[in-house]
Amino acid sequence: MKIIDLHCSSRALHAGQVAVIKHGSRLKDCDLYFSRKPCSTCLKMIVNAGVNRISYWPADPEMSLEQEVSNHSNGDAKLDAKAVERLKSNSRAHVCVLLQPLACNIVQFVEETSLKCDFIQNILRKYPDFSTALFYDYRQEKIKEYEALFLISDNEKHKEILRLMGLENLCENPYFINLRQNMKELVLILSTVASSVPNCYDFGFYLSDNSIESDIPPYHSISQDITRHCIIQARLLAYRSEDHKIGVGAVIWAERSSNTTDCDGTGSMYFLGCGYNAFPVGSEYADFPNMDDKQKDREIRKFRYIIHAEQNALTFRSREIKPDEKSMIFVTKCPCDECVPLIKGAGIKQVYAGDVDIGKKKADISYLRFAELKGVSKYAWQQNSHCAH
Ligand SMILES: O=c1ccn([C@H]2C[C@H](O)[C@@H](COP(=O)(O)OP(=O)(O)OP(=O)(O)O)O2)c(=O)[nH]1
Repeated sequence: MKIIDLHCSSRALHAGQVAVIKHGSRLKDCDLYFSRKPCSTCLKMIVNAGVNRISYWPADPEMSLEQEVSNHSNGDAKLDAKAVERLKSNSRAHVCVLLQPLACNIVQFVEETSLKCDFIQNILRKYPDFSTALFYDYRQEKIKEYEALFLISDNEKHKEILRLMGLENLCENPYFINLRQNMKELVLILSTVASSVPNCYDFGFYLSDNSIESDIPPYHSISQDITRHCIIQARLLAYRSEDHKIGVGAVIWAERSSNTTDCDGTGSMYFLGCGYNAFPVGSEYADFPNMDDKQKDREIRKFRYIIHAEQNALTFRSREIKPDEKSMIFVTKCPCDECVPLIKGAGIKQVYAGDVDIGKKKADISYLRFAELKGVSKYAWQQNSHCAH
């Protein structure tokens, strides 16, 4: 599977329409993921383009339907819900699917690994009193924020909306309970991952000591909010890793030169590619060793086989890296000595990364070159020096 793009709605267009404008009939056989059930305007074009599957979060149209249910109105949202069902039922079976259940124990795994990730570890190094309790407090705020955005609080209202959407089979138990449980767990996962790059103690992505922003064309750093957003994307991707010990995610974005406008809601930023650490494409379970450097025999260690997150992101990128544009890679871990020359050679202008491993030399992998890397601006997760005390 290759992720070819990420879009969001703009003032004038829905995300589905942006996808059609950008990719046209190349959408044929693609899988599309939506943060809401697409409306009929989008769905008719997407189905017509021949997509393989549309997966969606069953909420946003329900939120607009929620208002209509409360007002007992018979408005456009209801009409649209019916049209969507009709488009769906006249298309190939399973073209539209609800979010799928999560893997067993994933919530606990995400919680544990989020606490261990570079970003939380860096805060802990600086503030040993930043305890697990503070992480959970922060997460609680995120849960509230995301629940308000993504969930319908009242069970009965949710059922009524599902019926209006033609999904009455989901109103009966155990389906209804399962659906709500899945939605809640996904919100929990999203909140947990977002809390692993928290907006607190003035921590953010700031230029590393020897990196000079102005030694490279007029490229400035992007806002802390957008950086955090992209790093969260990379952290989510890391959960697809095939390395049992550590998942690493990398996402590459670029910024169009200032005078060009675009229809995508991502504004001047556009997606170039993404990846995570995994064995070569097509490998089967146990084709390659998965041992780390604690194993004595170097021959049976994973390091010579695993393709790093940055390497996959560069290999499977969907667009060229333009030398005159600001291209940025967001990585959940410090780029290692194998990846540093690749990032520079590919013409990436900025790196946003964790740096817990910086300067380390491990048995089979080392992290010495990142500190020496010149001509690329490096932004590491640290406390804003103006606020440090
Ligand atoms: O720039 C990088 C560096 C590493 N990795 C991946 C490759 C491999 O799957 C894992 C290696 O991580 P690490 O160096 O932390 O080794 P470990 O054996 O997993 O952990 P440790 O030696 O810290 O116990 O991270 C990347 O994707 N990109």
